[in-house]
Amino acid sequence: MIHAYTGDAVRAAESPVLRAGQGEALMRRAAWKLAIGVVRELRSHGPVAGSTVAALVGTGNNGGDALWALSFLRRRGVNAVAVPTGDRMHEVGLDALRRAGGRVADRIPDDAVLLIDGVLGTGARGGWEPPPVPAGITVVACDLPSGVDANTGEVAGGVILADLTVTFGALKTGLVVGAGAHAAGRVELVDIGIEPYLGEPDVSSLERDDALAVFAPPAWDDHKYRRGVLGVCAGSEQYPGAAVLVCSSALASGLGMVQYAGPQRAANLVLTAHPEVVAGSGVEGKAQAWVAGPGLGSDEDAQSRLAEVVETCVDGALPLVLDASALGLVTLDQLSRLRNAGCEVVLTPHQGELVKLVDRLVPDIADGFADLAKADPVAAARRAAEALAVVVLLKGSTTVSAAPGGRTLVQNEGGAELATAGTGDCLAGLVASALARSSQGGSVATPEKAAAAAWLHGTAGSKAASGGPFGASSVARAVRHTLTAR
Ligand SMILES: NC(=O)C1=CN([C@@H]2O[C@H](COP(=O)(O)OP(=O)(O)OC[C@H]3O[C@@H](n4cnc5c(N)ncnc54)[C@H](O)[C@@H]3O)[C@@H](O)[C@H]2O)[C@@H](O)CC1
Repeated sequence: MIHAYTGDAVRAAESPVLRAGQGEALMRRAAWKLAIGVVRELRSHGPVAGSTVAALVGTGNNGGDALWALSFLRRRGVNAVAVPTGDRMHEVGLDALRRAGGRVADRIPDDAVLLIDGVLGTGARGGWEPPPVPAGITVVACDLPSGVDANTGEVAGGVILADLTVTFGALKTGLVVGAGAHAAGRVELVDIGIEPYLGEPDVSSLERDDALAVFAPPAWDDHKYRRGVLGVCAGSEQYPGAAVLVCSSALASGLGMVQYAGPQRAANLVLTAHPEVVAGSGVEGKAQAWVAGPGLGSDEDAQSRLAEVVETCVDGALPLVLDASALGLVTLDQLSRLRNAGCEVVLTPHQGELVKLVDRLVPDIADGFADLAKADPVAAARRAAEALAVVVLLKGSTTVSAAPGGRTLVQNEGGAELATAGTGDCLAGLVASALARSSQGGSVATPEKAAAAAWLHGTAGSKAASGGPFGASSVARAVRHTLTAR
């Protein structure tokens, strides 16, 4: 499990060290680790001594780190050049650079092979426009890429895209969410001694082993009911394919049984693809969790199918995933009945669906919510989870799993190749599978189960993409290969 903290929290953790008069020592420690990262990058491309490294140097301590790092690099024979972006630079850092034999220039030298981005760090406020950066130059960001909001990952103006970000003391939330995560490139976290002062993380991310534990192989004495039985209420006469995709991904994730409830045409397609599915028009059966929504449509039939699943879950206190069409149909009354019955409920909207859902069900928080969802998906998912008192898995370039009370996980596996019709259906099947598998007394919390499904979906997507462009059926297939490569 990886943990990240807001920029504000990291600054707060720094203050006891600053109060103890250790500010310069902290900066030198950070800069030394930054210089080591730069040397490693230089070595991977060519010689260190004799190469030219420039740093864009801002007016604050981020610039101070960059100046100290240049001074250390100068001592390794690097031609170290500071390029100020404001009207002043960190004095002690500048003095260190000058004493080491580095220089100041008003532009990035033509022979620079690497650029340190030391303009803005956790003290950045609001949007910013970067100066031109030479094409093809390796960029190492100091603490975080300039232009990224350390608290949210929002890029409100321009940004300098980094190949590597060397970040100090703790991962910042802005490095693991959205545009910030994209801008950061590879992220290296270095210890500078403020860790004891960090409180609870802002967000966490599951790593491979955490996610695979949720989709663990069967125990030697498991039988099909103990491995999990999932009920699927998806697909319609108009959109039958969604039913196949949900069932495919759920089966590929290793359940004991998948039960399908839906119209004949969709059931026939499901059975043709997967004869092992138990298909019928009703919801009676042994399902231990349900997923409802993909390809359901919005007519009366869809409403009554959803209502039937909700009642089944309420009666049996079963977990329920609501996706796609179900997000436009579910009522506040249904959600509250599910909660009162003790059901685990996960909603899986993308940004547009979440905005509509909030507009429809919790108009009190709808004002400005669309802008919030765009700028700060973590805050938007949290607010919706709190207001609806269910887990919200907000899908996007970063997928956010937020629980009422604030527990939040973010997953960045997979890329834009997953933005293709039907992948959401696969994800819904995986989330529901995670709930069905562990409904037999597993100790993993609901937001972690949803995040594990997002990990599996994203990782399978990357695997599928390695063979070229693909449709959602390939994701379902790649789920199996992701799980076999344990
Ligand atoms: N938090 C920590 O534990 C440590 C922090 N250090 C460094 O200190 C940084 C934070 O330093 P600061 O607090 O000085 O903040 P920054 O250096 O991030 O930025 C502050 C400066 O940038 C200007 N500025 C802010 N927003 C701007 C915008 N949108 N456009 C143009 N200028 C803008 C401010 O006027 C101020 O001069 C961290 O990111 C890190 O690099 C390290 O030295 C070591 C330890």
